[in-house]
Amino acid sequence: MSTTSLVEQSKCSAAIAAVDKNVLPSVRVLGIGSGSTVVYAVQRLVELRDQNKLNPDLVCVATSFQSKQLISDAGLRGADLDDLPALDPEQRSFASIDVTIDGADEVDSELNAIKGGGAAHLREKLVANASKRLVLIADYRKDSQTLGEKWSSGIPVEILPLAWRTIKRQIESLLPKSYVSSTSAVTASADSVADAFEFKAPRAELRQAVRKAGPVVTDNGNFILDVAVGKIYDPRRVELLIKMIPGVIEVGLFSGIAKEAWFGNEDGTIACRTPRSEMKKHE
Ligand SMILES: O=C[C@H](O)[C@H](O)[C@H](O)COP(=O)(O)O
Repeated sequence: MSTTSLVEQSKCSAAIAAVDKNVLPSVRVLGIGSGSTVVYAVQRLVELRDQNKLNPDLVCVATSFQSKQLISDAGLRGADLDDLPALDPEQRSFASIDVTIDGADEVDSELNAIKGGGAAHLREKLVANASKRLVLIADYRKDSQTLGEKWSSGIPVEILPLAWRTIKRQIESLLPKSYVSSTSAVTASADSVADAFEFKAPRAELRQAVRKAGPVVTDNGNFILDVAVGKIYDPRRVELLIKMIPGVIEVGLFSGIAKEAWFGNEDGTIACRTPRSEMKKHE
């Protein structure tokens, strides 16, 4: 089998397994992620719907323009996040979505993830945050111990276009000493900032569009900086450090959110991981 079809096969088997395990008839509100792996998840939903195995009242919440198109092309019913009531208001929970199935660019051993390779991470994070369960699906190339080991394009960061050069400079000045002395609001010590990621100096590149002159413009009208920091030893701290910079809208680091990740392995098996479990193999 060629590498491309092996990768596609592994995306497909991870997506099918995750949908079968998580989208039970009790699920009434489902978040649909973005990217190429999610396409297989939606195909599986269509098969289950045609076999009457889905909740007849199921509604799907999109995370991007692409995801909205997938939902409507599949004939599934769409809903806007902000129109949904909380599922358990008596529990003081604000979650309005039962489960969200989404792809990832890289997932570490604790299920922290890099997302936004397709520039969709802002809405993906809104939907994931409003979900009782976030389930990630990915091929074997995305499975790593430490973020940054495999995904070398950097952390996608959605930013306000009018200040992109200033934000780029500030991200690139996340050198331990200069950061601490110039940003009084951040109390992290020089050592703790240095320990959060590998590089001494991050590099931020404005993402350029393909087949359109100029930068990528997101579904929300913003730009993307891809921030290379090397290995990410403390995803939560890196997420907060970047998010605190004025003009940063959302960081493509999902730390401590996902409840389960499914990977299609190179040998055709499927593996499921939860934050505190060893990988389980499924034939
Ligand atoms: O912005 C895009 C999303 O975060 C995707 O879920 C992520 O890039 C993974 O995409 P794919 O399934 O195409 O590898």
